[in-house]
Amino acid sequence: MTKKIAIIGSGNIGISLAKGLVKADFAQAADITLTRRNIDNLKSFADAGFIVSSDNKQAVAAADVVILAVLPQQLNTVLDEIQPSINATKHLVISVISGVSCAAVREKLGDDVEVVRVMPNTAIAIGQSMTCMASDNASAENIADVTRMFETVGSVVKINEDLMTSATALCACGIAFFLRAIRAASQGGVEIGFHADEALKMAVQTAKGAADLLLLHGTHPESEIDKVTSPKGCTIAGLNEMEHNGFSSSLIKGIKLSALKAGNLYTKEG
Ligand SMILES: NC(=O)C1=CN([C@@H]2O[C@H](COP(=O)(O)OP(=O)(O)OC[C@H]3O[C@@H](n4cnc5c(N)ncnc54)[C@H](O)[C@@H]3O)[C@@H](O)[C@H]2O)C=CC1
Ligand SMILES: O=C(O)[C@@H]1CCC=N1
Repeated sequence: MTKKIAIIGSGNIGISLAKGLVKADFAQAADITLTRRNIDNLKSFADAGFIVSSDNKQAVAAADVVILAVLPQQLNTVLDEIQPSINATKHLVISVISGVSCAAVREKLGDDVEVVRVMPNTAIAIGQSMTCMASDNASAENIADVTRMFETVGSVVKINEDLMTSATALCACGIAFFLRAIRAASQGGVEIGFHADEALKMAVQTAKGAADLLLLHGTHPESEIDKVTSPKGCTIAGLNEMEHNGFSSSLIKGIKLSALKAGNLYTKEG
């Protein structure tokens, strides 16, 4: 039997996940209930065959897998609301919420509820997520199921739960960091003679090529950089100028600050 999925809080990441699961043929739209407070914003998804609802309790009651995808500051209200509808023997709870431990979710939903914490990124909508995953009480079978679910929409790495906020910074926030780098490159391209649209296309494909070189060759970035930097050449001149202006340093500092912030997004008190 196909498992029924309820995505509680269908905003950016909830929607991206729903789209990715259907695109990857992991689930049919009709097996996924999307909830949010104002369902007018989900009309196109209702038209595409998803069940849309503003009733979290009903969505949970009808589901086998409950995916929590509200903001950390919205979580306590949602957990209090759905707790009476949660059945530990039936439901598997998956939380994508930053900075909230499996234990904190169980504190509200019940000690015997299996909780898996996952941290995908928005590339999940196109099957290209880097998803990190941790649990302190899920069965091997449920861990395998969740791994399979997220492997249909990208790569999955299992990590210790105490590294989850670091994974949030590197992978979930990381999408924005790399996108900003691409935008900056395209702006440089405009300054040196290209129209904005062609500069963006060139920057995007160049970034994709760089990522694919590492993925396909399995090499270290510096070894690929060595192949580009001709002695006394223009690449090393540009690269060193960027480093003098703090390129690597600013990325590292940004990732560290995001990780710190990711750990402080939630309080039990709400
Ligand atoms: N956006 C991203 O790239 C990623 C976000 N996350 C985590 O996912 C969670 C959601 O983030 P976003 O999607 O960016 O936020 P968002 O604000 O786009 O989505 C949250 C959704 O929850 C809905 N909502 C709020 N209260 C609700 C309630 N009581 N019942 C039902 N729906 C309710 C809101 O209407 C909204 O659509 C956060 O906890 C975030 O830390 C995790 C990985 C990546
Ligand atoms: O910015 C945020 O808080 C969320 C968590 C990871 C990505 N977006």
